[in-house]
Amino acid sequence: MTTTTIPKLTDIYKTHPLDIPTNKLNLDSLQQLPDTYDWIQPDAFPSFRDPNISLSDSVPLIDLSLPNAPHLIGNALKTWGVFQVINHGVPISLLNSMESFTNTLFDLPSPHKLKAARTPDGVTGYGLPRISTFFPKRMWSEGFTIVGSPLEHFQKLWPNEYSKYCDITEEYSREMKSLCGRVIWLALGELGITREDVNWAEANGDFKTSNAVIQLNSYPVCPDPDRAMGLGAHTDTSLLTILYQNNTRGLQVLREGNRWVMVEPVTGALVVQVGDLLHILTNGLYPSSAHQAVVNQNRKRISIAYFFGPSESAEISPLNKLVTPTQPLLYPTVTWTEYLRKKAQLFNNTLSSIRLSAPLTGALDINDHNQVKV
Ligand SMILES: C=C1C[C@]23C[C@@]1(O)CC[C@H]2[C@@]12CCC[C@@](C)(C(=O)O1)[C@H]2[C@@H]3C(=O)O
Ligand SMILES: O=C(O)CCC(=O)C(=O)O
Ligand SMILES: [Fe+2]
Repeated sequence: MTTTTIPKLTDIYKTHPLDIPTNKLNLDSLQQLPDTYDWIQPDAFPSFRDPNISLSDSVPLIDLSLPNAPHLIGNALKTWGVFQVINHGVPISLLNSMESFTNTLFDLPSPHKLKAARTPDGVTGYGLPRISTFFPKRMWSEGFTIVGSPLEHFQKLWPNEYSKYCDITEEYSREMKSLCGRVIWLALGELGITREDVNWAEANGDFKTSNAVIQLNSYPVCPDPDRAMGLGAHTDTSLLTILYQNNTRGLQVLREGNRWVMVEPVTGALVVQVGDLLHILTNGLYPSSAHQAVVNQNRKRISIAYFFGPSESAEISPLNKLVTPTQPLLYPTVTWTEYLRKKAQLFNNTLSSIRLSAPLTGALDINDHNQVKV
């Protein structure tokens, strides 16, 4: 009998190490923008320096406690792939604790943060954004990635106080997981999908064996924000991403492939974004939205992304009910780890590289606009 080993989420980059060293990552001390940070926007995306950044459009803001919230979610995901949510049930005090702990982490002196540096072939720990290798210039940000328990890294950062930070992270993960489950079922329900249609979501649809990654992002004050980029344009690989941003603007989403729309911070709101796996699962009906994060001269910005995905063994393919004569099968079956590995090579071209046929309906496949010209 042959046994196939399913790769773990934490092993995905063993074959694709990140070859940019983290040890020079100290943006706080820079008074002038070094040439290595003078951002070149990929041809496939509109300029981020454009003063005409769309002011007329705004990302939908949905009150989850309203009876028509499911309908609003369905519409927002079809047309934008992203929305902001309020009355989501996650305690505001927990969001505040998570924000303050994230600030505490990034405020540590650089050599101290490097004690928990991510290894070149690893996923967790402190370092540059993984996508750095796909851009010719560096991004004005630093990050910390958590998969499962952060205990080992937190013990290195805070030998005496690690347990309180582990507790906050654990509670945050629990709340985010439950919100993701709630939003996914509402979103799928709007497409006529029931729990029985999604066999890998477990018998009662509670995603017991799901996986998640928490990404803490910090964008220090930048001496020349019109020339620098915090996090380059990308889509997330998750099913769903829930993002908390502090009260500082920076997140922009790509609208109709031709303009950036700022996601204005709203106190207590969370940003919900479709990831590539939900795009595949819904056969392109809910598009994963390209986004980027810009920086500013006066305020330090932080964001906390919770990437929600299936278990390592779950096979994700377009749901049968969403494959019709007018919307033929667009994608093959993938697992999250297979897809992440592909993305580590092909980045923004991953989704189009696996696509089986062109979409026939008017459904917006935003990744057509996202393709990086190579
Ligand atoms: C599971 C993951 C999603 C992510 C890559 C990663 O392996 C761990 C970090 C995630 C992150 C955070 C910053 C932006 C992003 C594109 C990146 O470079 O690392 C995402 C990745 C993703 O969604 O593909
Ligand atoms: O900082 C932000 O607003 C965006 C972060 C993000 O896109 C990510 O972590 O994937
Ligand atoms: Fe993202």
